[in-house]
Amino acid sequence: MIIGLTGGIASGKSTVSNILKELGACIIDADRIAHKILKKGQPGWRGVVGYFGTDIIDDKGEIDRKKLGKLVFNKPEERKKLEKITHPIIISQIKDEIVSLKNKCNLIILDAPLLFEANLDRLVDRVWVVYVDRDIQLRRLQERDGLSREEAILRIETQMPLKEKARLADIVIDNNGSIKKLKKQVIKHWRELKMKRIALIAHDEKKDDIIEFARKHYDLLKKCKLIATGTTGKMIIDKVGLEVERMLSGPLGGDQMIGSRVAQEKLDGVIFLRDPLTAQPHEPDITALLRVCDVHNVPLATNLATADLILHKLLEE
Ligand SMILES: O=C(CO)COP(=O)(O)O
Repeated sequence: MIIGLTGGIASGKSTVSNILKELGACIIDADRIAHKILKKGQPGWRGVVGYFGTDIIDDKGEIDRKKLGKLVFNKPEERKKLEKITHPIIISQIKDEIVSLKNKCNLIILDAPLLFEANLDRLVDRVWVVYVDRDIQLRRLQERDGLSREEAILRIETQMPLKEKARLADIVIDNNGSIKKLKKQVIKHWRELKMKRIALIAHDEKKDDIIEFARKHYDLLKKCKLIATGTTGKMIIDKVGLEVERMLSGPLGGDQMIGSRVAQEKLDGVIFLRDPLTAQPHEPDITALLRVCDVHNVPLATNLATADLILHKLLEE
């Protein structure tokens, strides 16, 4: 899974990225790549010097970022031109890093200030936005970069509004409080991300079996994020005491709701104790759920023996 991590200027994205690094996350830093491609001899260097001219290079042949900054600051057309040259190169290098990291990391964080602006959100499965209220952002930016209020406002206003980014996020990390509060949220989201997400479903004739299964594997299931169709979920909560997110009951669309999670690749496994001897009114929904698991290569158990195997294998990883 790839998480896109973004925020606004001085919203605390780098702090979150560092916390994630300490937690052992594999991180791709888009800023580092953006700097690297502008080094002398790199493809970005050639494109940028080709367009903006040799006046922007210093005596060592490197691009003087301050000079380049002045040429594009407050000049939307020139900024667009710069982005048109650099973004495709940055995106292609990010894709290369994703490919090489995918072998060793289950979870990859793409740390990118311009995740939305550069359409990098297309490369990720989820988006985390580090959010602060505007007055706090302003104060922190002024303090951090020694800017006047007006200068800080100008910088903030060149970016996509942070509120808009938060609206598009799957997870919003609130950085209006202390660093301790920030760390607590990041650790919580990181732990949740590492939890296996499993759906539990059982037809009426199999309800006793699923309860028995949940009791037997209580300790393992407690480490997972569970979802279930309505009645199955209620029984697991009441009789076993596990935390379960309940969908609608199967005949009312619950199987389809779980199928939608599978299609969005938000589930690691489906345990569906089907009753093969009784006709169900919502047979098309059941078939659709089984099919979508195959489409997305999601482990699916339809009997107790396979359920045991899948659960142990998933938690072994
Ligand atoms: O019908 C089901 C699956 O097809 C299960 O639904 P309930 O858990 O609501 O009984």
